[in-house]
Amino acid sequence: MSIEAGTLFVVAAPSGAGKSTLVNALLEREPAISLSVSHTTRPPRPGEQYGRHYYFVERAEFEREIAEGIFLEHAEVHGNLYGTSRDKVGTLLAQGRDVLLEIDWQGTQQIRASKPDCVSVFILPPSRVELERRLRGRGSDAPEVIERRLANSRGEIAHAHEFDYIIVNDRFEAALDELQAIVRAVRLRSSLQCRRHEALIAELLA
Ligand SMILES: Nc1ncnc2c1ncn2[C@@H]1O[C@H](COP(=O)(O)OP(=O)(O)OP(=O)(O)O)[C@@H](O)[C@H]1O
Ligand SMILES: Nc1nc2c(ncn2[C@@H]2O[C@H](COP(=O)(O)O)[C@@H](O)[C@H]2O)c(=O)[nH]1
Repeated sequence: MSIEAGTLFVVAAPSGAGKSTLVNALLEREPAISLSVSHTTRPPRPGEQYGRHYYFVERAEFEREIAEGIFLEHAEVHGNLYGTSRDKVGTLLAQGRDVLLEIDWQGTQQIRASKPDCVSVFILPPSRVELERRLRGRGSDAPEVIERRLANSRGEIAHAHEFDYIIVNDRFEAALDELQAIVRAVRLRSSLQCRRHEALIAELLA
């Protein structure tokens, strides 16, 4: 590991809880964080761009990439395959950049196994009624896709306690403040910061 290694943040949530909206707002406040762009076999939604929202690939290509070992983690979620490129994340962390992954609980378990220093956050909706309202209100998915995601949400929420932090995304600005507070607190105890403090303490004690 590089001496200047950055922090790996992982954010997960049931579909529709507001994870992407929160993460995008966080990146505006904290532009030094790099968002990892995942690979997926899900078809693009209207307006989604290759390389910006996802690397959209066919299932056969994704399976070839799994066999080649290019993924740091990968999982099947709501009937589609999703994965995080090992090289891109590794290079950014080694350069001292903080990296954020927006992935599901299965991927988070894999990341935790290989990178135990990662900081994981689970976003909860304030209620099931509100989760459904957000999923339908987003207008991005077919009714049967929404039904499937709502049904899967129970199994996803059952893993919330495995995460370092849980945020309830009820009032958006309050949830965003909490997410930013986590990032800032983690940075204050980063290895780089600790070395600076050690140097100052040594100087003050000399
Ligand atoms: N606190 C909030 N209050 C009301 N609406 C919200 C709030 N947070 C997000 N939303 C809205 O809820 C919808 C779903 O949000 P978003 O797309 O960010 O969910 P997601 O968790 O990333 O879902 P997916 O996993 O499917 O990508 C969006 O229309 C978003 O504007
Ligand atoms: N394990 C992974 N899960 C991922 C990754 N990228 C996204 N996701 C999760 O999939 C669902 C659905 O996303 P959507 O864009 O189709 O709405 C959501 O929970 C994402 O967090 C990944 O690389 N690995």
